[in-house]
Amino acid sequence: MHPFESAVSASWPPQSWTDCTVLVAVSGGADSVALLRALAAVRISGKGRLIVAHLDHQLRPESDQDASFVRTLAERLGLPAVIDRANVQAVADAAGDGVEAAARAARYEFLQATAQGFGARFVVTAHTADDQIETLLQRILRGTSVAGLSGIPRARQLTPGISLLRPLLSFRRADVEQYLADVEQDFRHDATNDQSHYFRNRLRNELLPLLRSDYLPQVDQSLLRLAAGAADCRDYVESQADQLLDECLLHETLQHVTLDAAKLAAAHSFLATEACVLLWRRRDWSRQAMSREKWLALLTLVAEEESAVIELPGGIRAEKKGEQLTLTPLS
Ligand SMILES: Nc1ncnc2c1ncn2[C@@H]1O[C@H](COP(=O)(O)OP(=O)(O)OP(=O)(O)O)[C@@H](O)[C@H]1O
Repeated sequence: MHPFESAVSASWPPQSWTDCTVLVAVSGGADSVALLRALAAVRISGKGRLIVAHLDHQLRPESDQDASFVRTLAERLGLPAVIDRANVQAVADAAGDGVEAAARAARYEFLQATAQGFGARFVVTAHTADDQIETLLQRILRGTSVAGLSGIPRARQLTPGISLLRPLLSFRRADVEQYLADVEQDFRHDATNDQSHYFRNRLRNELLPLLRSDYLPQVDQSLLRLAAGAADCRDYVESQADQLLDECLLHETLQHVTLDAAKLAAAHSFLATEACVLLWRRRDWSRQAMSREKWLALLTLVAEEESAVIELPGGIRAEKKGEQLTLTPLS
C-alpha cells in the first residue's frame, strides 16, 4: 500500500465504513481524485460501497470535460457515478448571490439528495489542511465570530443519519500531489485557481507565499493550531450552552418555547447568547438576519423587569412575562 493510502486508512479506518454506503464528492481536481483513489485502495476486500458524485456547475466552458473525466475515472475503478448539472450562474443571478456561494449551495443540495437517494451513511469531501489554512486566514481578514475561528470541521451532520466527513483535513496538498504523481494518476486542473481575481485565490497564490517566504515561515502551523484550539473552545462552549438551554427550558410545543428568563439572565451573556443560538438551531428557525444586535436585544428583553414584547427577524415573537420568556414563530 502507498504511504498516502496507509495514512488515509489510519485517519479514517475502513472498518468504520465497511458496511456503509459512502458518497465521494469528486470535482476532478487533485484533492478529490486522490481521496477517491485512496478510499478505493483501502476498502476492506472490496466491501464498503463507494459511489462517486459530481456536480457540473456549468461555470466554465470546459466543465463538461471535468464531468467526463470523473465518469471515466469511476468506470476505471469499477464504481457507480452520479453526475448532475446545475445552472449556477442563473441561480446566482436570480438570488442576487455570489457565484461561489450559489455553487456551494447547489453542490451540498445535490450531495445531500444523492446521499439520501442511495441510503448513504457518509458524504466525504477532500478538503485538506491547505484549505483549512486558507479558510482561516480568509475569515480572520474578512471578519468572523469566535466559533468561525475553528475553521472547517472534520465532521458534521448533513441530515439525521448522514454525516459529512473530511478525511484529508490533516493532509497537505503537496502530499496529495506526490501521491498522484507516484501512482501516475492525472486530474483536472481548474484554471480559475491560478487567476487572482477571487479573493481566495489571491490569498492562496500571493499573500500566503509572501508570508511564508519572508516574514512568517510558521504561518501554516500557527493557523492550524488556532483552528484546533478554537474548535476545542467551541465544543466546550456548545456543551455548556446545551446544558444551560436544558436547564432553562420550561415548556416546549410545536408552536412555542417557554424559557426560565431569570436563569437565562443570570448566565454570562456570551453563554446565554450561545444557548439561544442553539435553540434557534434545534427549532430550525432562520438565523440569517439575527445579527449581534438582535441577540443583544433578546437578552435585554430577558433581563427586563416589566413585561415586554419584541419581534425578531425570521418572524419570531419574543414575549417576557413575569419570570418567563416565550418564543413563538408568527407564521
Ligand atoms: N463540482 C463538484 N462536484 C462534486 N464535488 C465537488 C465539486 N466541487 C468540489 N467538490 C468537493 O468539495 C471539496 C472542496 O472543494 P472546493 O475547495 O472547491 O470547495 P469550497 O467551495 O472551497 O469548499 P466547500 O465545500 O466548503 O464549499 C472538493 O475536494 C470535493 O470533494
